Amino acid sequence: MEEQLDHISAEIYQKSYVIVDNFVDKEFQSALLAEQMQLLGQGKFRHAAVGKGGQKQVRTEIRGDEVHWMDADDLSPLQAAYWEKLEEIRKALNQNCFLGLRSFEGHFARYPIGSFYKRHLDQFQAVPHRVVTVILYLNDSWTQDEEGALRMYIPQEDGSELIEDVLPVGGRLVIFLSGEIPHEVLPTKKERISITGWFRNID
Ligand SMILES: O=C(O)CCC(=O)C(=O)O
Ligand SMILES: [Fe+2]
Repeated sequence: MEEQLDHISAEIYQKSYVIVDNFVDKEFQSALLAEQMQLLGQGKFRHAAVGKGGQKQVRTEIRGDEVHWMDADDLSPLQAAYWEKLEEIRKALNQNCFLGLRSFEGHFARYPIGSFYKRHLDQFQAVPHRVVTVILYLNDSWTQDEEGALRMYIPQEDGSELIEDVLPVGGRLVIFLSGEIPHEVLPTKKERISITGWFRNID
C-alpha cells in the first residue's frame, strides 16, 4: 500500500493522472457491484444532471448515465471500506502534492447501453471545489469491442493534447486532476458500472 501510494502521488505530481489496475481485489469489486445492482433494483438511481443549482438539467445528449449519491452519514460497510482506502490516497496526495484535499463526495454510476458523457471538465466555475477525480470500475469483465472507454485529453507543453483511452476494466482505479484533464465517456456497448468521486478542498 505504501508503495502504491507513493506511485500514485508521483504520477499525479508528474502527469496529473494515474491508472491503477487491481486497486481492489475481485471479491471486493464483486461485492460493490452486487450492492450497486441491489440499489438499482430498489429504484435508487436517477438520471444524472449537468450544470449546478438552478441550472441543473437532465440532458441525455450530453450525459446519459444514472447515478446514486453515497451519503457520508449513512455508508454501508462496503462503502465505508472503500472510503477508507480513498482516505489513504487523500492523505498521501496532501503530503506529497500539497493539494489541500479535505473531503470526498461520490456516487455510483450506471451507463446503459448506447449512453455516453461528452467531453467536459469536472472542475469549472460553478463547481470550483473538486480538485481530484477518482473513478473505480466495477464490471466483471470488459473487452475492447464493448467500447465505452474513458477518453482523457492530456494537455502537452506545446499546447496540443494527447489522447489516452482507458477501458472500464473492473478493479481499475483512475485518478486525475479535475481542473486539468478534459475527458469524456465514449458510447458504451455494454452496461457500464462504476463509482465516481471527487476530493474537494472544502469540508
Ligand atoms: O466513468 C467515467 O469513466 C468518467 C465519468 C465522468 O467523467 C464523470 O462522472 O464526471
Ligand atoms: Fe467527468
